[in-house]
Amino acid sequence: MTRVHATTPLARAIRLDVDLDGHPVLRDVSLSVRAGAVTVVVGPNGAGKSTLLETIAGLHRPRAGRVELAFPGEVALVPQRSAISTRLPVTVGELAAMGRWRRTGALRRLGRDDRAIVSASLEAVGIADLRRRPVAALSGGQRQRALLAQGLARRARLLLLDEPMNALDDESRSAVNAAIQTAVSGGTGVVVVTHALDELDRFDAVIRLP
Ligand SMILES: Nc1ncnc2c1ncn2[C@@H]1O[C@H](COP(=O)(O)OP(=O)(O)OP(=O)(O)O)[C@@H](O)[C@H]1O
Repeated sequence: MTRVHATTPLARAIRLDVDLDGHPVLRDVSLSVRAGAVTVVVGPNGAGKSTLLETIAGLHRPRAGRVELAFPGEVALVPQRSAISTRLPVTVGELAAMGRWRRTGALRRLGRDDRAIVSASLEAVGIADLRRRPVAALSGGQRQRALLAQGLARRARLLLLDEPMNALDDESRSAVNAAIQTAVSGGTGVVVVTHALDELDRFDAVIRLP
């Protein structure tokens, strides 16, 4: 891994205007996240928080402004659990293992290192005991953590988390905070969307969407 200086922005969103289906969603929004730092995005329902994460991840093309990534391709977007089907026909372990696909290539056979990373990711969010369970048989909070495990398994330099603690119990919330802290300690830059700043043990910057 190339070393990244702690002050290097891993990602910058610069004066973004984003429309979805012709409707203005983001106007003049800027954000930056450094390696080893947490930037939080807050704002009311419909303010465009998910759209901002998706735009940083390259899913929407801004009509104005731009996104600059220090390491394009090193982005893990963890959507809200409502973004995936509750009937997804895979186990928790398989969902997390998908986080390694970019490294394992088309055959998708996990080597020992990949398997260790997947196990560590499941353990980090406290669902290692659920790895053989179908995703369809998870509670909402378990499903949210399974998605986070997949994102952690990617070991990307930039982690984009959409309401990762939504409706989690205290213990799960602590596990997610600890997982974020571990990633940050390793130099990952994290952008977190939340409705409640007090859910987060630490953050370095806050972006408020109107
Ligand atoms: N495909 C789409 N076409 C048109 N409008 C959309 C589309 N997707 C989202 N929107 C609208 O864009 C706005 C922003 O949505 P977004 O999901 O980014 O908000 P959010 O801040 O994440 O909301 P929440 O807190 O409810 O998760 C909303 O008004 C939504 O209705």
